[in-house]
Amino acid sequence: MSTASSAVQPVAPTPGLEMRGLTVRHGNVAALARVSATLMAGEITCILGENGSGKSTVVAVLSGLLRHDEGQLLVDGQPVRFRSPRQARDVGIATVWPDLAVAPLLSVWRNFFLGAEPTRGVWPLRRLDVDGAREATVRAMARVGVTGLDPDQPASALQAGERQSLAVARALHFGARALIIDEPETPVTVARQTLFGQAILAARAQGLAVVVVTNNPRYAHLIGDRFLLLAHGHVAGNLTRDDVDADILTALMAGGERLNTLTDALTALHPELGNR
Ligand SMILES: Nc1ncnc2c1ncn2[C@@H]1O[C@H](COP(=O)(O)OP(=O)(O)OP(=O)(O)O)[C@@H](O)[C@H]1O
Repeated sequence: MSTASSAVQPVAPTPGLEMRGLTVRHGNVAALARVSATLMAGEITCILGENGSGKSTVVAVLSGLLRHDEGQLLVDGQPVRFRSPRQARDVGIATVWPDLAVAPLLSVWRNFFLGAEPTRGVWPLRRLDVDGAREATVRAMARVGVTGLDPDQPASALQAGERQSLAVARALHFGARALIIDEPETPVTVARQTLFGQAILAARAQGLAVVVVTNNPRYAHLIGDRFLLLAHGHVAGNLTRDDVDADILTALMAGGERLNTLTDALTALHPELGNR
């Protein structure tokens, strides 16, 4: 029998997704201008910035809704340029939108498997494995912290936080490598944020590259490992948890407008700064 130590070695984070000089234009407006950042597997990267700073554009590119004009997006080192959300999903990028829709009249397990239901037996006797689907749903939801769930209840009975947890549980079950979360701008209840936070931490623990777009620096500091600050489509800061405490992060966010004005004034005087 092997005597090798069974101690679990810490796994060094690997780059899950990488943006290299990513630029997206809408006519003359550069929604993103040469944005470079690595979104590590097994880490939570929070993207923060004022309204109009480019956060949604990053989400749109990563989730295949929008194609970048210049630069590269790399998934596990391979350049990709998605033509559709399906292509992003096919390489394992799952997105959780703030206004996440579920089919309210269908059961929770039906919503979990929607279009990908497990079957048993062989054709022509193949049929839906309802028990297996129910069990898998309950197991997957427990993995993200939702316990005591009745998989037969209609999805409309789920709380808002549980719906988002369902989306994260699905992503984990179907083998996503990256999870992109666009947080609602409107304040949510602590209970809802706690539930969703649990799901996000479960995804990190499973080694996914997790990206959270939020406008709440305190929440970001609570859950995040890295903080990508955007201002006017540029990277205004790329910090780790060791670099900043929650107060500094909040001050940086609050100073975002001032930073924007300063950036504009300085780049007007010194255009070469715009290339940084
Ligand atoms: N379809 C579009 N056509 C023209 N300009 C656009 C379009 N979408 C976004 N923009 C511009 O691109 C810039 C970045 O927008 P984006 O929505 O990514 O910012 P954001 O940080 O997500 O803002 P918010 O927090 O308000 O959602 C803004 O100046 C915005 O006005």
